[in-house]
Amino acid sequence: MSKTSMTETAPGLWAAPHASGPITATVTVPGSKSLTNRALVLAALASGRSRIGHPLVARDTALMRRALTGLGARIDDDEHGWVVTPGPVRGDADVDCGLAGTVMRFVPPLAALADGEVRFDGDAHARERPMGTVIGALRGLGAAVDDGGRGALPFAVSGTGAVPGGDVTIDASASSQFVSGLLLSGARYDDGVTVHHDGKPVPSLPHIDMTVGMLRDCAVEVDDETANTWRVRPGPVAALDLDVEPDLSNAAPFLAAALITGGRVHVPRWPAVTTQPGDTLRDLLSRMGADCELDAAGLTVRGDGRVRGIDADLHDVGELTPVLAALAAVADGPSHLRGIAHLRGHETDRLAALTAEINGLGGDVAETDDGLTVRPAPLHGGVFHSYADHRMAQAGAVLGLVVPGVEVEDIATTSKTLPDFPGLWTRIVEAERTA
Ligand SMILES: O=C(O)C1=C[C@@H](OP(=O)(O)O)[C@@H](O)[C@H](O)C1
Ligand SMILES: C=C(OP(=O)(O)O)C(=O)O
Repeated sequence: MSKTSMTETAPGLWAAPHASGPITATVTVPGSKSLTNRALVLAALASGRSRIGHPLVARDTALMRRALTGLGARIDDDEHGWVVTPGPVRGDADVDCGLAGTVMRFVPPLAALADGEVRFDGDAHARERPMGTVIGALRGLGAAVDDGGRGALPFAVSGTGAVPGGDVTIDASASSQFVSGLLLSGARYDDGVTVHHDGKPVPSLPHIDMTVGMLRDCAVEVDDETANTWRVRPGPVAALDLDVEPDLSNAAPFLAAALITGGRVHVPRWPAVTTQPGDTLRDLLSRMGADCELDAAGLTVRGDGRVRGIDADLHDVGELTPVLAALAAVADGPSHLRGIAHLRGHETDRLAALTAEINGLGGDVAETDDGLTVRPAPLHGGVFHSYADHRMAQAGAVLGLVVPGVEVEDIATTSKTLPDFPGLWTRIVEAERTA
């Protein structure tokens, strides 16, 4: 029996496949979560019918789809993806945010346009994610929000069919999604929206650039000339016709597999120009010892089995941290991952979770004020907990390639942004065995 289909593993534990040699694979990475969910929101607000090709079909986008359908949009499947027919934003709806930051931060500003109450809730972990800034901002822009004083899920937004909009000052240091959410719906507010950030630097700024770029593609006028200020003029949102790029951040574990096993992984359709922060992987993995080659067919990453330690500011690309920390744990020198204090408010407190889980396998990770110091140490097998976090589960899978006996708890949590990650992962490791 192959290791990947072991039955002796305890319930809820997944025996991470161990690579006995270099992994060589071509991996078709599904569509970007961030692009898909922005496209859905814009399409629901647009003045005509939109087409979204190659969308991500995973939990976060299913939740977005259901939320927008409940609020009045119609979303049909076609041969290549989805066709979205917008409708007036409808109230008296319930939105399940699951654990999706994009749903909990992007949909409330849209729901403020509804003609009635929209109630939001989500997973247990979702209730711990920062939301007070969104709630405060919506109130500042003229919408009524009842959060029972919690500043977190669950809460209800009560719309009257219109939002005055205007200027609002927020502290977006905990999440760029606070800004993106307001900008995405702002053109439909009476006075548009001007968001000023006042606080420590905003993380994941490339994700705000992605929002601005997509708004402009929908003919919305956005002024982002002044640092920490974004102005969206009121006006119609033009329909989109978009082919979603592969999710470059979700390519991380597969590319890491090439580096860590001294193999070669090719990801087709890697865009030559993109707003996705995951493109930074080419630089980051190169600095960790990979050879990265981008051509018209896609990205090919090769490793020689040796992983170098890295000193990197990941403030702009925090979502890459779990997989990079896993690589750092088996590197040939120490790593410093900085600028990522905001990861404490992601799906889980990722700094604490990575420290606990890598150290649980014998690693030497220490939390700093704004990141992690990872020193290489001999690792042994054991249970790697996921904390309902898809990228924690991916990090455990990466370590399992080179550390025998790693069992990832709740591998199914990867379905948040990647359908059938275990199947895809097992196939690339099995292919290595039969090669
Ligand atoms: O807007 C987006 O699509 C995202 C923004 C980032 O959030 P934070 O700014 O909260 O890090 C990123 O980590 C998340 O995975 C997706
Ligand atoms: C932070 C993440 O997700 P979310 O969109 O739920 O914030 C992530 O995917 O790493």
